[in-house]
Amino acid sequence: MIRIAALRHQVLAIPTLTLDEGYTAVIGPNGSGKSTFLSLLAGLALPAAGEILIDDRLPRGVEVGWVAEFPDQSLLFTRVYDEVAGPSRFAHLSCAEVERRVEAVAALVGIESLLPRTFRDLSGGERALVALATALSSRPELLVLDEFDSHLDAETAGRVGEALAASGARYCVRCTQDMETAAAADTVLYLQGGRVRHAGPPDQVFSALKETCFYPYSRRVRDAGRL
Ligand SMILES: Nc1ncnc2c1ncn2[C@@H]1O[C@H](COP(=O)(O)OP(=O)(O)OP(=O)(O)O)[C@@H](O)[C@H]1O
Repeated sequence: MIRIAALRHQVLAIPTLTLDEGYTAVIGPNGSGKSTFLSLLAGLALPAAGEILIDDRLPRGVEVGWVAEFPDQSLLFTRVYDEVAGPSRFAHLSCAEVERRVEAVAALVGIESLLPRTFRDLSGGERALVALATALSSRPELLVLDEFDSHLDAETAGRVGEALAASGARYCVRCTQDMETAAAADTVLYLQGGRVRHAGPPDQVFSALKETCFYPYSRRVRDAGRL
């Protein structure tokens, strides 16, 4: 379980919050604190006050996989294979194990054909998939995805959903502007002005957002069919 207590950082103020294992979608208006929240969870930033514990450990004591909104900005290598192999090589795994991990995550995410390519020649969606494979290669307990899906077509997004489910990560916390993706989560967190306004199962949270642009289109269609 992820436990958050008396958390304050920049715009964020979360007195208390717990998140169960599984997929949590973080949604909310621009500037509501979603990326700030994710960077604290991933241990990229330390909170000004308060605490985040992931199974009783600080974020920096947990194996975290992080995918940023713009993967180019955290790119380390030119060749896709080297980028995906990076975390395993930094962990001083054997060459054979590095190769096994690269092949396994490439197959999981469906990027085998991209491995010999140069990262800067890839499309936006392909870059996002490479970044996801790189994050998964360290076999993270917690996977944190910050709007990485904005370039993905519906079919690829569906494949990513399957890869995430099969990844073995106990927690996946994902910020998205795609409410259909959010509706597939176990838990939805709606932030506004740095505060958690709603948290719970998708049905509960979205029923509170019916009059907003955050209400999923599929639910609007479903509701209209019931009239
Ligand atoms: N280093 C910083 N110092 C002070 N304020 C910051 C800092 N970084 C971000 N902010 C502010 O905190 C607020 C929340 O930013 P954040 O990026 O977390 O929002 P977001 O919900 O992810 O937004 P978006 O949907 O636009 O990506 C914004 O008003 C932003 O300007």
